[in-house]
Amino acid sequence: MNLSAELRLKAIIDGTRAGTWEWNIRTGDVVFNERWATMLGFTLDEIQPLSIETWNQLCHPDDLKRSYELIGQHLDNKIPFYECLCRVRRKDGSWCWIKDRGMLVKQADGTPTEWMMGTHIDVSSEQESQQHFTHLAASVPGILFSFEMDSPDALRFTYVSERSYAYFGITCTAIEEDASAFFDIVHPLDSSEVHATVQNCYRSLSEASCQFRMVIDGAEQWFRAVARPIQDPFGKLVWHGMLVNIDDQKQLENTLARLSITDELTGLFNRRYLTQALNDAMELYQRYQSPFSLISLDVDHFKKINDHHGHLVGDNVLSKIAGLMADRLRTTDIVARTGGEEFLVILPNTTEKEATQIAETLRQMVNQAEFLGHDNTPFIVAISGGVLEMSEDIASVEELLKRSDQLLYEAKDRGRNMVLDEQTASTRAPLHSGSNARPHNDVEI
Ligand SMILES: Nc1nc2c(ncn2[C@@H]2O[C@H](COP(=O)(O)OP(=O)(O)OP(=O)(O)O)[C@@H](O)[C@H]2O)c(=O)[nH]1
Repeated sequence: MNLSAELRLKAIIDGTRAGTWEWNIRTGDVVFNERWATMLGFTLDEIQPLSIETWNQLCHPDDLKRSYELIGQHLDNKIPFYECLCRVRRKDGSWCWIKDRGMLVKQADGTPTEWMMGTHIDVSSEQESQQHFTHLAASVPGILFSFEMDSPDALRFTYVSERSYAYFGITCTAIEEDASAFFDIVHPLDSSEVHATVQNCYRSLSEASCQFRMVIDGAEQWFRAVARPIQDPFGKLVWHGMLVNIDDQKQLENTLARLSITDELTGLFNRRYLTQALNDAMELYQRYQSPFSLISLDVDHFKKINDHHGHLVGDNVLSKIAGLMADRLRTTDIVARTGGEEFLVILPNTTEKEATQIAETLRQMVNQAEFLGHDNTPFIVAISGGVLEMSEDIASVEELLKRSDQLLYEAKDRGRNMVLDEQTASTRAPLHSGSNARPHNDVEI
C-alpha cells in the first residue's frame, strides 16, 4: 500500500483516539488536535488562543507541578521519556484523568529541537475503577491480598492492601517484594499450620482458610485468612483472599472456654474439667501404665459454718481452702472444686503413700489456718480426705471416684478431721494420731 507517512500517522492517531500536543518549550506555543479539545468537552475554536497557559489553567495544580518536575528530568536526560498521570478540568467543570506522555523532538543527527510532542489519553474509567477498588480495600475490616505460587514453597504476593501497615507496621510494597516479610511474623507455634495450609492451597486448588497468631510489636494477635483460587485471563491461577483480625473473638472464645472449666467461687477447675482430666489420666494409665493418685477432700460440718456465720463467710472458707491447696500443690496437679464443699485432686506420677502425705499436709494446713467469722472472731476449720492410687483392679473413672468417696466417708465416720487411704482404712487406724488436730468445727462453733 502506498500511503503517505502523514496519512498513516493521522490514521493511527485517530484510531487510538489520542489527543496530541506539541509544545515549543522556548516560546510557549502549543498545538493541540481537535480530539484533544473534544476529550475535555470543548471545540478547538472555543479555547483559542492556544498557548501553554491553556494547559497550565486546565491541569490540576498538584499534577502540574509533578508534570514540570518530570519534564525537567527528561530535558536533563535523566529519563528517556516523559510520562505523568494528570487530573484535567473538563468544560463542564468535572475532572478527568489524562495519561500524559511525550518526549523532546530531536533532529535526525540527534540535535535537540525546541519542541516536545506527545499524547493525552483519557484513562478516567480505568482510574475510577482503580480508585473504587482502593477505597473499597481501605474500608473493608481486613487486609485484601492476592498471591501466586510457582511451587508450594514459592508464594508471591501480587497484591496486598494498604491496611497491612496499620495491622503489622509493614508496608504492602514490602510484602509484595518479599513474602517472608509477612511469614516471618507468623507466631512460631502456628507457622507449620500456615505453611501446611499454603501447601494445601497448591495441591487442592480449592478455597482454604486458616487461623493463626502473628507477633506484632512483641504481642500475639489472632488472624483468620481465607483465600480462593481464580484463573486469570492468561490461564494462571491466582489466589485472592482476605485476612481479618479475630483477636477479640479469640479472647472471648478463650474466656468462655476458661469459664466453662472453672469454678467461679474459688477459681479452681470445676467438675466438668476434672471428669475430663480423670478420663485422660485413666487412658494414659491403661495405655502406658502412667501412675496417678486421687485425693477427695470435704470440709467438715460446713453446714454449721454457713448456719453460724452466714453464706458469705462460708464462701470465704471455701476460697481460702482453695488458695491453700493451690499454694501447696504442683502446677502439674489438677485441683478442682467438684461440689459445694468437696474438692478433688489428681496427682500425676504420685504413689498412694506420697499422695496421702500431701493430703495430710493439706489437712493440717487448713486445720491450723485462721478463719474469720462475720464478727471477725477467729474459728477453726477441719477437712477430711480419702486417698487412692490408680491400680489395675479399678476398671473405670466411676469406680475410682466411688472408692475414693468411700474412703472419705469412712474418714467422716471415724470422727472427721482425718485422711484415710486404702492401707490405713484397712488397718482401721486413722492417719493422724489426733495430737496435732485442733478442735473440730462442731466443737468450736
Ligand atoms: N457458703 C457456701 N455454702 C455452700 C456452697 N455449696 C454448698 N454449700 C453448703 O454446704 C453445706 C454442706 O452440708 P453437708 O453436705 O451437710 O455437709 P457438712 O455440713 O460439711 O457435713 P459433713 O460433710 O458430714 O462434715 C450445705 O449447707 C450447702 O448449702 C457454696 O458455694 N458456698
